[in-house]
Amino acid sequence: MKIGIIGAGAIGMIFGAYLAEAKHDIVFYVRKENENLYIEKEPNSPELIRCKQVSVIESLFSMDLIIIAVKYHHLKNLKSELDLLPRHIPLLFLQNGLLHLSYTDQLKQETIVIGSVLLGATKVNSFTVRHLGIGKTSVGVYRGVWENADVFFKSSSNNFPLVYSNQIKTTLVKKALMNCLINPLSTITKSPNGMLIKNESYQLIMKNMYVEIMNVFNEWNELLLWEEVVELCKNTENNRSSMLADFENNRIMEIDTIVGAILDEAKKRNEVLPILNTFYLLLKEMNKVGNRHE
Ligand SMILES: NC(=O)C1=CN([C@@H]2O[C@H](COP(=O)(O)OP(=O)(O)OC[C@H]3O[C@@H](n4cnc5c(N)ncnc54)[C@H](OP(=O)(O)O)[C@@H]3O)[C@@H](O)[C@H]2O)C=CC1
Ligand SMILES: CC(C)(CO)C(=O)C(=O)O
Repeated sequence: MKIGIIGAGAIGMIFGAYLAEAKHDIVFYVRKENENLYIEKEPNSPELIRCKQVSVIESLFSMDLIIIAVKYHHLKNLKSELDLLPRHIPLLFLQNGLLHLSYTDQLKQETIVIGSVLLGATKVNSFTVRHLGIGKTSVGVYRGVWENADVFFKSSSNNFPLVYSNQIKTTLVKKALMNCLINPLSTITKSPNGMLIKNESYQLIMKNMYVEIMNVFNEWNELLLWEEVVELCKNTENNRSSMLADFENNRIMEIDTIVGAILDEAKKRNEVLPILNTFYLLLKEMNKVGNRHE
């Protein structure tokens, strides 16, 4: 398949690297081209990613699939470019959080596919991504018909597992709940994900938050087990969450689409989630510090 990837950030580059290994033709749409792009599956052993880079959106008009791997808050500026893309090209969105679902409702493309990513990845410099934790990506159709789905899923491998989800909205809410437990705490304590279960106090805070959330969203008691949260921290133990990476790189954090969206769901049930709300307020203040950029 010819696969375009908008955004050569941590997740875009991981997808590009493994999809290129699976023999797809990869074209990154970037704001600034680099000479080459690399993936480190092991620290300090960069491997070249076989791909092209372009910065004219028309170069993606002949793609079979376009993956949108930017942050949620980048999407508003990307709207005019997405509007130029042919209607028949399926778009695959990989954002954490929930608000991008309603964003896709404004797009003209016939097929919208959503992915929920459980791997860990961090950019070590502008042209190298480090894969820091293997985890599956669940992908499902949000609207339309995805003709090439079987070819895409054949790219799955042990290091880059891809699974089909026929309930992608539920999968996305589950991931947003996990991100509410991991990302704010990792950001405020400036810890890699593994520390959240190694440090007893952090683990207790995360467990209290889990109980608080489950008391409000009772139907999730069986859908999101505490053990799954612990497992995600273990699988991505050396990764710094995407929120912490944003904070440390002086970028705007994805607070509203992850934490805000879950607090809003609780509000609809006349509930407050005091611990999560406290993290939300702290993060909002942290987002104002310094000269943060998108
Ligand atoms: N990192 C992780 O471990 C995980 C991240 N996620 C989610 O994946 C999504 C992407 O996160 P992540 O990869 O970490 O983020 P990054 O900040 O590493 O990457 C975002 C990329 O988008 C690019 N971008 C923004 N706007 C445009 C544009 N208009 N045109 C072209 N490129 C653009 C940025 O380019 P530039 O370099 O020019 O700024 C940047 O390279 C987020 O929603 C995140 O929550 C999910 C699971 C794990
Ligand atoms: C999977 C996990 C928790 C990896 O750190 C993530 O989604 C993120 O960092 O945003």
